[in-house]
Amino acid sequence: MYPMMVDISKRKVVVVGGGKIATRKLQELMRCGAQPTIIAPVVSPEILEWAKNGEVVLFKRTFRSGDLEGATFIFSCTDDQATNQAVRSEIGPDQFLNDTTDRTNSDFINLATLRREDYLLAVSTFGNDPRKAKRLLHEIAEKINPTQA
Ligand SMILES: C[C@@]1(CC(=O)O)c2cc3[nH]c(cc4nc(cc5[nH]c(cc(n2)[C@H]1CCC(=O)O)[C@@](C)(CC(=O)O)[C@@H]5CCC(=O)O)C(CC(=O)O)=C4CCC(=O)O)c(CCC(=O)O)c3CC(=O)O
Ligand SMILES: NC(=O)C1=CN([C@@H]2O[C@H](COP(=O)(O)OP(=O)(O)OC[C@H]3O[C@@H](n4cnc5c(N)ncnc54)[C@H](O)[C@@H]3O)[C@@H](O)[C@H]2O)C=CC1
Repeated sequence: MYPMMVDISKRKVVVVGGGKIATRKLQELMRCGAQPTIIAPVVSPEILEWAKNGEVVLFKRTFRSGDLEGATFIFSCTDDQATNQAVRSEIGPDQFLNDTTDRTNSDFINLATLRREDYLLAVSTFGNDPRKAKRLLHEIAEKINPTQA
């Protein structure tokens, strides 16, 4: 896996699913300048609010073939394995999938991150242990700045 910082602001980002994990991914995506499209029949109150404010585009229905057209980055965050597989099968050669339920199904995975004004800390366990990644991150932050961590 190759780590990088990516400008997602000019790319189409599609998030399939609208629950807890989708909401967490969306928070970070929006902070990084994305205007994501969300496809899910049931969504969190946060997503509803963002849709009302025009910060995201919401299709309140199940995933359909064709939904990934024009997207560069796709986050599959449903609790339904069949849907996550259907999303995988629609991914074209120029598209990148993060299947949040199965890293072996993913083209990229996220790192545990902590943002400061002038730097960003990030830790990966190569997908093996997300909780350990979060723990290591906070241990590092504590060493750098014990009052802020
Ligand atoms: C591969 C990866 C793909 C990706 O999501 O990109 C992935 C995958 C999976 N996570 C699972 C579980 C949990 N993940 C978290 C938390 C985080 N997970 C994150 C990243 C990643 N998670 C990527 C690899 C990162 C690395 O390399 O270390 C963080 C760091 C960043 C982020 O999510 O963006 C974020 C920190 C949040 C923060 O900072 O607050 C928690 C805790 C919590 O939710 O608080 C739990 C519950 C643990 C429990 O309950 O034991 C499961 C099992 C699902 C199941 O079977 O139920 C899978 C599936 C699998 O392992 O295949
Ligand atoms: N990557 C990560 O960090 C983590 C991943 N997970 C996994 O992520 C998955 C989602 O978890 P939560 O967000 O907590 O679930 P949730 O139950 O809160 O949300 C599930 C969402 O999927 C949507 N959905 C179901 N079928 C759909 C379809 N056909 N088309 C479009 N949307 C559909 C639902 O409407 C709902 O919005 C679970 O499989 C869980 O095991 C869990 C913890 C951490």
